[in-house]
Amino acid sequence: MEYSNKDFPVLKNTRLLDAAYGKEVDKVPVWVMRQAGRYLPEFQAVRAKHDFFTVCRTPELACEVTLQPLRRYDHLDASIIFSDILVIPQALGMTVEMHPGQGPVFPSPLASPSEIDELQEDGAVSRLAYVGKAITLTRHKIDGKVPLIGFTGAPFTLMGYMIEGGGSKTMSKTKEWLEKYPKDVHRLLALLTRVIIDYLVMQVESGAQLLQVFESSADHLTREQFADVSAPYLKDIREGVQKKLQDKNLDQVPMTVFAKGGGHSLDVQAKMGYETIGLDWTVDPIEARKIVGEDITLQGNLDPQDLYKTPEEIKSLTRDMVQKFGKRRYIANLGHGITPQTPLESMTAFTEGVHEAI
Ligand SMILES: Cc1c2[nH]c(c1CCC(=O)O)Cc1[nH]c(c(CCC(=O)O)c1C)Cc1[nH]c(c(CCC(=O)O)c1C)Cc1[nH]c(c(C)c1CCC(=O)O)C2
Repeated sequence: MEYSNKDFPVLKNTRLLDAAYGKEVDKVPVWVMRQAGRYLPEFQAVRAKHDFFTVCRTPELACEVTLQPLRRYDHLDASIIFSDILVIPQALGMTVEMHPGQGPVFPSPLASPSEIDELQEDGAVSRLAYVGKAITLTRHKIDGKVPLIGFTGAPFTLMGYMIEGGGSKTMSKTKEWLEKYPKDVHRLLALLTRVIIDYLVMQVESGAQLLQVFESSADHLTREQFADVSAPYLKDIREGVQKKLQDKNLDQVPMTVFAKGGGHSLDVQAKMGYETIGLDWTVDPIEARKIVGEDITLQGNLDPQDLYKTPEEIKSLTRDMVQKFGKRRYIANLGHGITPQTPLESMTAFTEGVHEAI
């Protein structure tokens, strides 16, 4: 299949995009969430010199860390631009810091619904221009070796961080908002959706070849809550991006939704218009395929903890996984991000294991 290479080096490895569109592939494509991350010594070296968000905001540094896993691992079939989902709250005027060992911290989270009015929606996407610059630079530097994935956090996940002020085991404040202020919750989710759509379109204009939407906090939601505060906005994002790309005469790109813990709503996810649905490791590949049907690509879903096993065990688990998903409409990945202590050779075993399977 031909993909748009306008203004960029020609894409040589089309496995990821082929799989996303349901075309035949010679080998199952593989990439890993957080593949540019702390398990890599070369990433740690960059982080020792630069603050996390400085890396995100400096196109040369973001490009460098995006390319690091590709240099080390020959079997990777995709790259994902180095950034974070929390750059959106920053662009809306909130302060977000990355505290080593603790994760993201908002010194002043949203304390009440009236503070929604203080968010600076106007100009938010232009304040994210640095992400576009990083994407364009990286797309050139990759030189068509593999496609470049762009991404965003989904509205509910971003709202959760903005209310909790960081990661939360319970999401107690967010859940209080859902009960006490349903109208304001939907107002905020709609605001985030508008920004996300324009942000993703900007990423495509800049050179992103596939887009992934991370609904990482879906594990806090019941099926009913998912249908209320997540699914409608995820669907609006898919439709909004498609429409705006069309209006701007830009080529369409495939999109992936990854709702961690959203395995209870795969039937709902299958109706949202995404080419690919990402699965965490709690979902059985065969059951998932039955629910979503034949016309959607599945992505996932090895437990990141399995990468602490021996290379032989990793290869065997990977082979089992690939056999369950099958070669058609499948992109191999972990069921969530790779963790910081993962041995370097585990990535070799996993990515090689995928290409050797079937
Ligand atoms: C929830 C979320 C965040 N960020 C992201 C999500 C969604 C995916 C998921 O569910 O994991 C997305 C993200 N964050 C990062 C990427 C880069 C691209 C990639 O290689 O996948 C991506 C796609 C870099 C990062 N984002 C972060 C790091 C580590 C921080 C560091 O380098 O000090 C990296 C490489 C920090 C981060 N950023 C965030 C958290 C909760 C943390 C701390 C947790 C942790 O430490 O792993 C918010």
